[in-house]
Amino acid sequence: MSRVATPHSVVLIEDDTVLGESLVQRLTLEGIATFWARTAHEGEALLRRQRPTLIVCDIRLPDGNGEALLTRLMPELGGTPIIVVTAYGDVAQAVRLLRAGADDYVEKPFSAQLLIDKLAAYAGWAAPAPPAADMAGWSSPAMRTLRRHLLKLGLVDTTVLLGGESGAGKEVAARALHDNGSRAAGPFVAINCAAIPAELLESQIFGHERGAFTGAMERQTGLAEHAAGGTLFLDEVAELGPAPQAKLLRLLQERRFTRLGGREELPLQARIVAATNADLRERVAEGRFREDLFYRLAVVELTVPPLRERPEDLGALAAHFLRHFASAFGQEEPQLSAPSFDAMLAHPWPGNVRELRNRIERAMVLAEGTRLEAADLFPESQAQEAPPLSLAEARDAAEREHIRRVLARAGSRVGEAAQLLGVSRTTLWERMRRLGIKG
Ligand SMILES: Nc1ncnc2c1ncn2[C@@H]1O[C@H](COP(=O)(O)OP(=O)(O)OP(=O)(O)O)[C@@H](O)[C@H]1O
Repeated sequence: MSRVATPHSVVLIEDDTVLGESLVQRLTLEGIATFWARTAHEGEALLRRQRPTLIVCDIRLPDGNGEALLTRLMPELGGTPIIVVTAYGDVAQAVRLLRAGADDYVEKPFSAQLLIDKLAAYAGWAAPAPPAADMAGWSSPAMRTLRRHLLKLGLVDTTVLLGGESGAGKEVAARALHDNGSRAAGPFVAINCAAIPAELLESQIFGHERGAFTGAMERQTGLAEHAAGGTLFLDEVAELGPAPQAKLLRLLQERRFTRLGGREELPLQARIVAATNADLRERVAEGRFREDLFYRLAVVELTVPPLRERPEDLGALAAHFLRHFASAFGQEEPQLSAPSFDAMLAHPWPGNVRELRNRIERAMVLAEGTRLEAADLFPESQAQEAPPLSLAEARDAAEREHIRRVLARAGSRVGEAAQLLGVSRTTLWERMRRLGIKG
């Protein structure tokens, strides 16, 4: 049986420039694609983008420790072999990492040949697994910050409330929190509080005993029990009626619950994450949502920003969905024409990432060629007749839209908006003048 040679790649996380450069040079000469990150932060970004054949990671890095980075990322790395680089004589640390899941270690100094030999040994392993989470495009500053917060929160059990418009990716964020946290090995159980009739909701969450109500023929465990050791995600939590709100409050306060019709008190062993696209404070003010429950849920409140506020993510998200549907439909991955990307930049995306996903899916089903045109993505806007925006016009449109939103968020205070945008006040005034935005 003939073996087909597969191209190999290495992610090297190493801050020593001399060592890094010589390894990259030698590995590249061997035909091994080598991606070099000089800090833990860069390394994490690389590993979130690709799965190499082998990961080589130094333990001491300028912005943190490779051990913490690897331990956190290991659940997502799908068994990709990891070699850790330790200082000469620091075998204790190497042993700790081997126990935690690393596959091998090398002590500094080591030769490139040693690494090449090890790579050859590991290359026979199973094909690297794709990234676990079905997510993409978290590269904008806002989403990078969100990711950082989620990673930190993954290590504790604090209740988290995720806000943001419909389709922005709140459930995706909740999954990222779960998948990257200490409960990743446990279940992620999601329930959409708006989709289940009120009379069934309580029994769905808390379970019921036999005979608890007409039709309850058997005891049934609820989702709070199913999520033990993992995360219970309550989506659209604003839609809960008064009775389930009271029960949920008790669950959060006492971390105990009883099945419907039951007496036995059961401990809550799941972490609670809730999401809403409604303004919960407004609901509290209107008397439609319990204030005490709101504060219990919103111990940490995070917002998933709408897609129109993060145009930087559009390219990666679109590429992700093109790849996804090409594979699902068994067809070649189409290209996006330049005008279609311009049109995407100019579109306000009221349905957020879900709308982008739907538009790409529909366009891929209906488009004629292997290239998606603006008219395929936005058939309703007769885009084919409009002259395409130039790149500069598209950038201006996106910038204008973004500045307007940030200004609105800052209550029209230019100084505050400038700070949020990371530019000086003068630069913002100048940009506003050029783009015709009134202060
Ligand atoms: N970063 C992402 N990568 C890939 N798919 C994404 C991403 N963000 C969102 N999606 C997809 O967009 C759709 C909407 O995402 P999600 O369900 O997380 O949004 P939501 O904010 O929870 O929406 P709703 O408020 O309507 O429940 C889903 O199909 C999801 O898979």
